[in-house]
Amino acid sequence: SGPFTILDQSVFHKRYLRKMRDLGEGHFGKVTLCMYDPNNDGTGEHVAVKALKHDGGGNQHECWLKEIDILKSLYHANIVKYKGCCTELGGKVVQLIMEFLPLGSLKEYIIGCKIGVPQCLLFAGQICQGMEYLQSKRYIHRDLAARNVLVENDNLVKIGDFGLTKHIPEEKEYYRVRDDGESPVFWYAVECLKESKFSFSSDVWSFGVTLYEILTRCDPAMNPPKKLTEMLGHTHGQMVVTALISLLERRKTLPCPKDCPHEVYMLMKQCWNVDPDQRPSFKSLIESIATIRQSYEG
Ligand SMILES: COc1ccc(-c2cccc3nc(Nc4ccc(N5CCN(C)CC5)cc4)nn23)cc1
Repeated sequence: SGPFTILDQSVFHKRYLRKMRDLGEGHFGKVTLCMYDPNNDGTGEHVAVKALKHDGGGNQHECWLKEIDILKSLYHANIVKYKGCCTELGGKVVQLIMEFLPLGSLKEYIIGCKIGVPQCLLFAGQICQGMEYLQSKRYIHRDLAARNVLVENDNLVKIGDFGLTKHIPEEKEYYRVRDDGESPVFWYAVECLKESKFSFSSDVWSFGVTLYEILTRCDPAMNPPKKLTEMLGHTHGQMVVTALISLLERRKTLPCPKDCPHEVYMLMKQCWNVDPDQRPSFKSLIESIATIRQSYEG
């Protein structure tokens, strides 16, 4: 590159991308820890690289390119940073390059270390800030859960996966999807289960389940699928969704976690209101959580 070549920081060359280890798999994507090491001396930077798992044809490729465009357009302290792309075969294969968050998913982090209620509420508030920003751009996440939140450090979390994120056009209130493979039904609002109707309010429902995960410290014995399946009794297969709908409509929800302040459980219950319009906004959740946290810190 000559003296006048504008160095485009968002172009990553495959030859300098060194695979270190797998970080996890999403719906159609696989994320790997790589070192981007153009000097080839091990002094490069760690990056998280997401690629399409298997291009199963269909509209997967354009969905993948759409996911990349969405993350590229987001700039917020509580959303994982887009760094660039690595293209191969003339753009046929595109890999998404993101900042690497060393402490991994909130789910793993919380199981590992017993954090107190104030830190739980700090993380919950940050997730709401990221979601409020996402909604300001008219995106619905559709897969908000502790597994998709990443930890930068003891005081900072970011939303880290946008595999199911969709844009809601101005004139529309919700997004209707054909049911795709493994849907996270135990994080889904009742209208998502009944009519596949996703909206800003259904993301609030999923936040309520994520808040429950945080306050249970992601204890496997208390996790939403396990707890809700227990409440369903001995229902199996497709009947699960039908039974889950009637459970949620009878306002049978996840129980209050141990040492969870009553007012925090009340917030979860509001997020799980059967009527989407009765659920709080992320804006009001940010204020409520901050108030509770301040009362906790005295
Ligand atoms: C659904 O799976 C993922 C996996 C990684 C990511 C992702 C995206 C964008 C940035 C980013 N940084 C990290 N960091 C990270 C660090 C450690 C681990 N480990 C997972 C396996 N554990 C045994 C050790 C920690 C996972 C992810 N993950 N990550 C998103 C979704």
